[in-house]
Amino acid sequence: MSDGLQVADVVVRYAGAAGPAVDGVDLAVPTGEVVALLGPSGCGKSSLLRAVAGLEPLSGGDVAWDGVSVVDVPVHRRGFGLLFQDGQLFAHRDVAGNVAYGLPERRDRAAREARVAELLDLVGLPGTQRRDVATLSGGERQRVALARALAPRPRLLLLDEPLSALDRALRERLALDLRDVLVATGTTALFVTHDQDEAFAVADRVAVMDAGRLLQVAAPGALWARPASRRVAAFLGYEAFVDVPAPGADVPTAVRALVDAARDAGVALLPAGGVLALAAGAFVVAPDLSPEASPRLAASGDAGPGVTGVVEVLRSRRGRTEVVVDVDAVGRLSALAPAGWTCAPGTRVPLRVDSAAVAGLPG
Ligand SMILES: Nc1ncnc2c1ncn2[C@@H]1O[C@H](COP(=O)(O)OP(=O)(O)OP(=O)(O)O)[C@@H](O)[C@H]1O
Repeated sequence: MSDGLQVADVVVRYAGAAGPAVDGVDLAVPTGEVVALLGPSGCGKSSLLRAVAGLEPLSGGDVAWDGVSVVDVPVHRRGFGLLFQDGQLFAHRDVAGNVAYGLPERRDRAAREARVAELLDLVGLPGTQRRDVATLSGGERQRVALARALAPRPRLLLLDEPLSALDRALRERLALDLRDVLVATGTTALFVTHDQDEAFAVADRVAVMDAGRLLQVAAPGALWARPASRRVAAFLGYEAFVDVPAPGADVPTAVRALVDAARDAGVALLPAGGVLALAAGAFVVAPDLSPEASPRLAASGDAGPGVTGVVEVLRSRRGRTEVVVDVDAVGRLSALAPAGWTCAPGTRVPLRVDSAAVAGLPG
C-alpha cells in the first residue's frame, strides 16, 4: 500500500462542457512531498485540486489517502487544508484570531497562544498577534493565511495559486519562504501554479498538465534537462527546436555546432530523428570570435565555429545585455551578450553555443 495521496484515473466533467476538464489523471504524492501542478490557464489544474479537496465531484476515478478512498468523505472531514490566491482572512478577527481559527477548541488558552506564536514565527510574522488584518500587506495576508491553514496540521495542504496576486519580487521571495515552511513542518502539499519559476522553487516534483492531462511528472532539475516532449519543453520556456540530423548529413553550420556541443556535453541521447530544444542563452554573443577581433584566426581560416546570427533586438536586463538573435537554420531566440556590449540592430554577430541551455528530446 502506498502512503500519502493517490489520484487514480480521475476525471472531472462540468455540465454542458464539450470535454472533461480533467481527463484520466494519475498522480501520487507520498507523505512529506511537495508537488506542483504546473500548466497553462484552463488546463484543469484547479479542477484537479478541487476534486482532491472534495469541492468538485469526480466523474470517474478515485482519490485516496494512505490507500483508503476519500471520495465519500466530506470536505471538512478529509483532514486536508486549503489555501487560495486570496487567503480569505476573517476581517472581524485579528491576526491571532485568524490563525487560531483552525485549532481544536479543546486546547487551553496557553497552549493555543503558544501554537499561534509558533506558527507566526514560522511564517516570518512574529509578534503580530494583535494586528488588524486590514492593516496587513498582500504578502503578510498570505503568510497569515498559510499559518491558519497549517494550524490544524493538515495531512495534506492544497494550495491554489497562493502567490499569484502578489508582485513578482515578492512572489519570488515568498515562494522560497513557502518551501522552507513546508519542508520545516514536513507538510505534504499539492501546489497549483501557472508560473514555471514558482513551481521549480517550491516543489520536490513538478507535474506538467495540459488540456486536462498530465504530460510529465519529474523533479525540477530532471524536468528541465529532459522534457518528455516538445509541448512540455515549450511550456517550460524552451524557445526553439532543431531536428537532429542523420550522421554524415550535410547540415547548416549552426545546427552542426549545436549538435557537436550538445554531444560533447553529454546531452541525453541524440538519435537522428530526435530534437534539440534550445532555451534562452543556448547561443552567447562572442565578439572575440569576430574576424576583426581575431585577425590571425581569420587569416588562418579558423575563425571559431563560424556560427553567426543577426541581432534583432537589444535590451538591458539586471545589468546584462540580452539580445534577440535570428540564427540561420534555427530561428529567433534570446541570447546573452557580455556586460556593456552593444551593436546596432541588424548587425550580424559571431555566436558560440552554451550546451547548458540545450536539451535532447525524443522525436
Ligand atoms: N465550474 C465550472 N463550470 C464549467 N466549466 C468550468 C468550471 N470550472 C472550470 N471550468 C472549465 O474547466 C476547464 C479547466 O479549468 P480550471 O480552472 O481547472 O483550469 P486551470 O488550469 O486551473 O486554469 P487557471 O490557471 O486559469 O485557473 C476550463 O476550460 C474552464 O473553463
